[in-house]
Amino acid sequence: MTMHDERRRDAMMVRERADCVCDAAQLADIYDRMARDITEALAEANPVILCVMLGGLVPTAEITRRLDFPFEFDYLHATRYHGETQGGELVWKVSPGIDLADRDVLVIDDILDEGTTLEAILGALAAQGARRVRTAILLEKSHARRDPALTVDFVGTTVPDRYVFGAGMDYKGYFRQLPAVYAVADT
Ligand SMILES: O=P(O)(O)OC[C@H]1O[C@H](OP(=O)(O)OP(=O)(O)O)[C@H](O)[C@@H]1O
Ligand SMILES: Nc1nc2[nH]cnc2c(=O)[nH]1
Repeated sequence: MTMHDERRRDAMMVRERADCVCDAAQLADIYDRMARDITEALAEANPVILCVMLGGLVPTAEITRRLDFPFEFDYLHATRYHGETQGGELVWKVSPGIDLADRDVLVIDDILDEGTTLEAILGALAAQGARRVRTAILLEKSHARRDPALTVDFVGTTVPDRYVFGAGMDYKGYFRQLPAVYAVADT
């Protein structure tokens, strides 16, 4: 069996034992509410919406298809989990291509965990001259390991302090496509 086969087999076993912590119907309600709140705040602001790849892809698609106002769209790619379940050093792969000087910006990502990724993104966007940066994060992980000063403008819901996957989030690269969110079972 190759290393890839083993990773796939491990992922399938983890999925079988995982607990659903947010089902597809709950996610749809969450996306509706986030889109309403974002519309209220940004419909007249001509914003740039930035998807944080990769995990932000699904929440960004779900939220933006519910937004019926003009905005420009771009992405950035910053990652620190590298297909594993423990965070490491943040690596910037792609910076936003649109000039952000004096723009209202909305960053959409899947999960706020230790906050390292979001802090770095906010620092980078400020350095690019964005006028105001708001943040929309589907899931906020419930624990005390991040700086309490780091707040999010639009939060979907909170999840327990367990590794989660689905709705854009991966388990070792797998299962981003699942329409619900699952937490890895204790070993
Ligand atoms: O709050 P933190 O502890 O920094 O973790 C949150 C980040 O971790 C995940 O990204 P990851 O590095 O796994 O890359 P991915 O989006 O490609 O899965 C997620 O998409 C967030 O961007
Ligand atoms: N997929 C996934 N990525 C994360 N990045 C930080 N925490 C998590 C998590 O629980 N799941």
